[in-house]
Amino acid sequence: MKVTIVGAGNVGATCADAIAYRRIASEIVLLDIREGFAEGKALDIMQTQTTLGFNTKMVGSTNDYSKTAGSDVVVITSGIPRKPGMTREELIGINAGIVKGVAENLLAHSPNAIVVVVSNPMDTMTYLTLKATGLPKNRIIGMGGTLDSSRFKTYLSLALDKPANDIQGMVIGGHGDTTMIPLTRLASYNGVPVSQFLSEEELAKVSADTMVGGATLTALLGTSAWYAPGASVAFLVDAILNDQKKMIPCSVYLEGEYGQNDICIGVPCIIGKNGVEKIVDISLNEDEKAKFAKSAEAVRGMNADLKTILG
Ligand SMILES: NC(=O)C1=CN([C@@H]2O[C@H](COP(=O)(O)OP(=O)(O)OC[C@H]3O[C@@H](n4cnc5c(N)ncnc54)[C@H](O)[C@@H]3O)[C@@H](O)[C@H]2O)C=CC1
Ligand SMILES: O=C([O-])CC(=O)C(=O)O
Repeated sequence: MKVTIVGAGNVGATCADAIAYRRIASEIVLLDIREGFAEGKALDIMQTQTTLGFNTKMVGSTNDYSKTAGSDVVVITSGIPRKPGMTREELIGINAGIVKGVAENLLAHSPNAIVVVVSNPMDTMTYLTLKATGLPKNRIIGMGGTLDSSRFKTYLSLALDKPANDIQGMVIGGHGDTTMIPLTRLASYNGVPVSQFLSEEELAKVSADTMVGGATLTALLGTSAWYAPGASVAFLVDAILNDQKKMIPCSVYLEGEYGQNDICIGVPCIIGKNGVEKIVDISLNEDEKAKFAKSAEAVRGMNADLKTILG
């Protein structure tokens, strides 16, 4: 199975490394516009093969899309990341043009690929990719909920002082500092609701920390995160290529689900070899419904800006 990752920067190279090391794909192409950069990253990862014990074929490419031909999954990480004090939404002006061009080039060479969109603002970039390529909605997946949920579970594990892998939980809604919705009501510690162990105040803090999880890392690092984002992309690509039918919150095109239409936003999905195999329409309580509607309104506002930016 062949995976192409466009953007060999922090997130692109980290997810290439994770996909290679975990033997999720047999071939990985890294593509970037920076001369020689993707080739360098591919060569560096290739040189971990004998010490880490994998045989994935690694290819680097400076903007030559012919090398990406026949990919089963393509991942778009190209574009600028935010700096401390910025929101993801502020990246739209530069990233929209980059993502549109990249998506069109990718599909010209891999017409059957499933597309994973990572570049921010991710929900709007996912919507743009869907509209620009005209691909069926099951083949366009925005990655944000995997990462936000892993941060949610991490903060819950810290609050509970229990192993993160004993925690279940999901974040839905937009992938933004104010739009994501950690579902604290449904989170559990080995099946026991976390509300049995944590106070309302503690849960509110976990929720708030999760929502600004990306901003916290950006302030600490000077640019946005890459280890957890890269691992989250690898997790999603694994679910697709190995037809795992995992339930993963992803930004996908809604046609009536959760009361929304003509928008890409995070909801629980069954992910397998066809991409989005099913959208799971779980029943939300009134508070969660109101938060989801507000989140969708914000994402829809960003989508409207695309017309001005791209003409
Ligand atoms: N959805 C999510 O959960 C996450 C999204 N992100 C987003 O992912 C994007 C990438 O972040 P980083 O890897 O940290 O940035 P980075 O700056 O390290 O890497 C971006 C790469 O894209 C390349 N690039 C720019 N235009 C291109 C084009 N037209 N074709 C090919 N390559 C191109 C650049 O040369 C650069 O190497 C950002 O927009 C960031 O906000 C980052 C983390 C998580
Ligand atoms: O925070 C950012 O800008 C990058 C991102 O989406 C994340 O790490 O969640």
